[in-house]
Amino acid sequence: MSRTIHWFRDDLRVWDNPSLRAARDRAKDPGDVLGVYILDEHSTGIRPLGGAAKWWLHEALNSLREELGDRGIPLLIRSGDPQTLLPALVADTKADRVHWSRRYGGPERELDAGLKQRLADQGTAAHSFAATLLGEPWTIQTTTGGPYKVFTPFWRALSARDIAEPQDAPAALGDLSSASARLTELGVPIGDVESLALRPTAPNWARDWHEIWDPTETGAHRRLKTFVEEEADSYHEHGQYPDATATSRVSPYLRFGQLSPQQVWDAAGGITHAESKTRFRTQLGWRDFSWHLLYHFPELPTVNMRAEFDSYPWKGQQDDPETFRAWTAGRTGFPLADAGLRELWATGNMHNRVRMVTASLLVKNLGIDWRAGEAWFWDTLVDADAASNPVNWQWVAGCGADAAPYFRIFNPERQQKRFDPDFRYVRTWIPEYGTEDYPEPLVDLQESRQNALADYATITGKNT
Ligand SMILES: Cc1cc2nc3c(=O)[nH]c(=O)nc-3n(C[C@H](O)[C@H](O)[C@H](O)COP(=O)(O)OP(=O)(O)OC[C@H]3O[C@@H](n4cnc5c(N)ncnc54)[C@H](O)[C@@H]3O)c2cc1C
Repeated sequence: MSRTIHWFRDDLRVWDNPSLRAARDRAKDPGDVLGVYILDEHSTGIRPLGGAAKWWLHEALNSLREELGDRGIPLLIRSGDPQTLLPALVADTKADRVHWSRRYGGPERELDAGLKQRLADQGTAAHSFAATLLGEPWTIQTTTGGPYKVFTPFWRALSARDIAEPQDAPAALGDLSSASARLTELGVPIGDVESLALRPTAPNWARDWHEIWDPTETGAHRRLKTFVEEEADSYHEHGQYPDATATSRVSPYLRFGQLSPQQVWDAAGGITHAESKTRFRTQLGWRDFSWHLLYHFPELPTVNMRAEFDSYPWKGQQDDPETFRAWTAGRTGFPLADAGLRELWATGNMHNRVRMVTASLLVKNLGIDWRAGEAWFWDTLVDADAASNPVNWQWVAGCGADAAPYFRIFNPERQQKRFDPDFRYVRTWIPEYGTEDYPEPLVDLQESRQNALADYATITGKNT
């Protein structure tokens, strides 16, 4: 008898999941493959999910359970410490193998390595697979053998490779009831998603999100197909406009692994407009680059990548709580940024252009530490991702991986004129815009810009 447990983490899919496929390939009877998801909120260094991501996870797990069920594979749900829960589950189910898709954050890698050892000590083999990036971080190196710190050469190296073709979902392994019956015989409870208490309750700000999102694996495929067939050709032209539906909105599916980057890359092959295809695939490259950076600089979610920024005089959110609150509520008096922050609260999403503008406003004009904004995004974005979020915040703050030789400060008014010239996006999210109910700007843009440049000069000795 062989029985494999596939431990799902950030790979909540049945299609193009090499680890799950490998588990299925060695199975003969119903119950020979078991899926398990463990909600881990307490392991040292592993960041508990934010509220919006939890909402997504609830839906994604229910969808995964159905997809697996159709293939005769039960999904067990647990909450707690994987280091004790997984070995116990192996013993209870008499499994002889554990599979998982590799993770790349520092604490996650440490936990997985420890667990592999622990399982080996009890006589169970653990096998890990590549499933969440186009290229694993240690396989992409500069000519001198180190990590890349600049995107363009990183992307040149990665995109020159052959990208693996996506795999099909595993064939069904009998019916689910037979597999479930075997678990009952063993006295192993299945557990339910509801018990994880992932959905917001007080208040339930995600009440209407089903109208905006379909967080299922089928929904992921549908979104990608619609984008490629109906929207992507204008990506090169309209992708920067927050009011246009010209970007893919696949980021939360990638975040939770309901799509693999290989599937997205492969589908992008169907984009007929050459420049749109290249630009879209390049954006996908930024996701891999973020993980490459996190792998090589595991402290970057909290530590400035450029050490000279340690003495930049940012305020903490507690030093100026009213300003920070006004920013989170979309009441700064800068309409493009305010519209974005309100969209974020209402939908769990914000367009990339507006993410850059809101982040720049917070760290450069309002003078608040990037880590406060990063934490707010972490809690409110459905695609909040342990690498992309801090990497992008550091990029905007100026302390991260940015090839630009100057201190970039977005002007929110100019950005609005350029990317929302008819105020369509602004009016969608700020009904009171243009009335006296809309607040005056919190700061003078020119003065705050000069202050930021002066602060920058004190830490670097440069004037721009
Ligand atoms: C301050 C800030 C915080 C961000 N936080 C996150 C985050 O937590 N999670 C996240 O997935 N993205 C984050 N991004 C990147 C980007 O805004 C989103 O990936 C993008 O808006 C998602 O929309 P889309 O799927 O329509 O993108 P598309 O334009 O269709 O791009 C396709 C895919 O490429 C990837 N991608 C695109 N731009 C970036 C980028 N700059 N960095 C990394 N990957 C990228 C995403 O996976 C995206 O789904 C952040 C950007 C900024 C400026």
